[in-house]
Amino acid sequence: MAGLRKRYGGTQALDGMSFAVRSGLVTGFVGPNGAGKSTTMRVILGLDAVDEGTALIDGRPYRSLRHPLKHAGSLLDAGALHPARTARNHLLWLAHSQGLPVRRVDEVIEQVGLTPAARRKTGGYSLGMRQRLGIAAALLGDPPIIMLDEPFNGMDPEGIVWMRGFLRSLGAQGRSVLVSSHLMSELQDTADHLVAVGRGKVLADSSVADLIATASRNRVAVRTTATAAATAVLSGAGAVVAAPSHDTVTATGIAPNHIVTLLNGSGVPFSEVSAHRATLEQAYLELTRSAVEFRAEVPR
Ligand SMILES: Nc1ncnc2c1ncn2[C@@H]1O[C@H](COP(=O)(O)OP(=O)(O)OP(=O)(O)O)[C@@H](O)[C@H]1O
Repeated sequence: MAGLRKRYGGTQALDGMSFAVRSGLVTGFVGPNGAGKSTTMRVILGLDAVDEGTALIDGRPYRSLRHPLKHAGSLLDAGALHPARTARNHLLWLAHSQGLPVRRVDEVIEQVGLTPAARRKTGGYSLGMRQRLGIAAALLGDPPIIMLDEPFNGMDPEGIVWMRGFLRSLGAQGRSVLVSSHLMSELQDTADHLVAVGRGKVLADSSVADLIATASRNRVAVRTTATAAATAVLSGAGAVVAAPSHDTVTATGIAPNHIVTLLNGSGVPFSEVSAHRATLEQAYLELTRSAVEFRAEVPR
């Protein structure tokens, strides 16, 4: 999509949003509330009209596709279900409307682990089950492009682990997978690529490996019970020091062997000195730190 602009009354929801989703990768789509993630997905699916710009799927607007579910599957709102209809009937109806074979219905139900509940009415479903059903619907047409808006919402820890593996498998099958989320921890070890947005535009579009490597660069982690003393010694020697947890300090600007010498020389106990690997959350915060606008309160 390129140069998307969309205004709702006084709110500029999209302000030149441009990025491409690559095939064979899981792309995390992140940013604060109101940044424009859902609007972007709705625009791609032709559910919202833009004031300016173009959003194309396989080179064509979504609305002009004859069998759209064969090109792109999406989960935007897991609540949008008929409560008296069973999951299987919901999918049968959808498959029928798109000219898809009935066998796909049972295949996708199996894929998302809903087989035991498939003949129950969705009105009794938990949010996590609705998310699974929404994903089953997105997969019906076996599309190369999958877009999921906050699929981790309402998932229990087991569901989150399942979802991570499932998203990775969709990417490994060569599909383009775009997943919005608020929590970096959900995307850690799942997303290959990250598009970070704020106030309707892209702030960063980068591979997760690069982001983590940049955020980890030259940072050494010291495991110690004496974080305050270690902080004092290492900052005194000119390092930039942070204490990300109760038993760890990280230092930038001093080599690991020099850190060992300094701590030993000052009698500060420590159990480990190692190269620090930043979390995706740290990488994300670093990435967006320079974007001043991003940190400002976003009006809703
Ligand atoms: N239908 C609408 N009518 C009026 N304003 C809207 C509408 N949809 C979105 N907006 C506004 O557009 C901006 C972008 O909203 P959007 O839902 O796309 O953000 P988001 O990044 O998905 O947020 P969240 O993380 O909270 O889901 C917000 O300021 C929102 O209030």
